[in-house]
Amino acid sequence: MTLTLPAPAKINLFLHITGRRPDGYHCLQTLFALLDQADSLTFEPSESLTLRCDDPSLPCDESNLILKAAAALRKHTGCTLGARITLHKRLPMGGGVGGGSSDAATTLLGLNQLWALGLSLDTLSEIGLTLGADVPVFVKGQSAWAEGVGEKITPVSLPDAYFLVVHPQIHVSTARIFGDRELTRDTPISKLPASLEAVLTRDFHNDCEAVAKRHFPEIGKTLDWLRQHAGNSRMTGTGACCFARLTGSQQGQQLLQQLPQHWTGFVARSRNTSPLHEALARFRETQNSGESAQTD
Ligand SMILES: C[C@@](CO)(OP(=O)(O)O)[C@H](O)COP(=O)(O)OP(=O)(O)OC[C@H]1O[C@@H](n2ccc(N)nc2=O)[C@H](O)[C@@H]1O
Ligand SMILES: Nc1ncnc2c1ncn2[C@@H]1O[C@H](COP(=O)(O)OP(=O)(O)O)[C@@H](O)[C@H]1O
Repeated sequence: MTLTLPAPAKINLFLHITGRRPDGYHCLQTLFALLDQADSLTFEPSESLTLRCDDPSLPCDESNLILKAAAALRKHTGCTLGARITLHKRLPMGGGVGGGSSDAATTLLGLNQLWALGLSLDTLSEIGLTLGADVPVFVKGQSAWAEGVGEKITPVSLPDAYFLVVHPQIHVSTARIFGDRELTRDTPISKLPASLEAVLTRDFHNDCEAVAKRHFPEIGKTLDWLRQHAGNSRMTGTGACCFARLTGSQQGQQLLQQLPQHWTGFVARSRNTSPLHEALARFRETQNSGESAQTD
């Protein structure tokens, strides 16, 4: 059995920091939009647990979130099965689009299927939270309003929208931004915004933007470029990627042509349900119809 599953990107449509917990972690309010742009992971049965990746800059050792997720799953269940995992890396790393966290979530769901563990999404989400604050939203698989450190998740239904996501080729460490003394940590608690249009107004913002721009002036240039060319712009997560809402995919393709050469970008559509969950449902349907064909 070979299982190929996507690990989609997210953008934080806004990100407010409302406080700090005694353990140093920050309390957030954020709106996660899942996107149709994704890494791809393949899982095959094997005696040992191995990872290969087509991007040589990403270590495939125990520091990789995919192997961390597999190890956490083995520890939780006592399972000793192996898997040959192959990662096709497409999402920018350290870019605020959650690629590493999404890879971890896809590994939890993929191995839960491959190893027939039968764990619920709630349990996989709890295991995921030990790997990173962003993992639960990818495990749950819905665009969502999130609070706490990102683990209090309420699914939302966002209107169909296209975004241009630009990566100014900078790698931002989440810990570095959260560790900055000048970070605003007292944004008042907000209610869930009424519409996507409201989210992109000044009432909602990304508290990490000012600090990220100071550490990396290129992020400020990216935000300015998007504002000039698309009329709106915001940073996702702790950066470095910035995005703009588009009128449609065609506008995005035109803007990609004009993008300064040292930046990369992609056009993506927001998805209320994760492409991971859709792919897994299709896989299970195929398995079930194969089994019923065998018993007929
Ligand atoms: C800020 C967000 C918003 O989506 O995005 P990214 O830019 O990283 O994608 C996330 O909550 C990030 O989640 P994640 O990337 O999983 O972070 P983690 O690995 O859990 O934490 C990395 C480090 O950031 C700090 N951290 C993280 C999350 C949080 N709510 N408060 C924190 O103070 C901690 O210092 C932690 O050691
Ligand atoms: N499978 C993985 N994919 C991407 N990054 C990973 C992975 N495993 C570990 N990492 C580490 O996690 C860091 C942050 O990853 P990523 O999720 O891409 O960024 P962000 O949290 O900014 O969205 C990377 O720079 C890398 O050092």
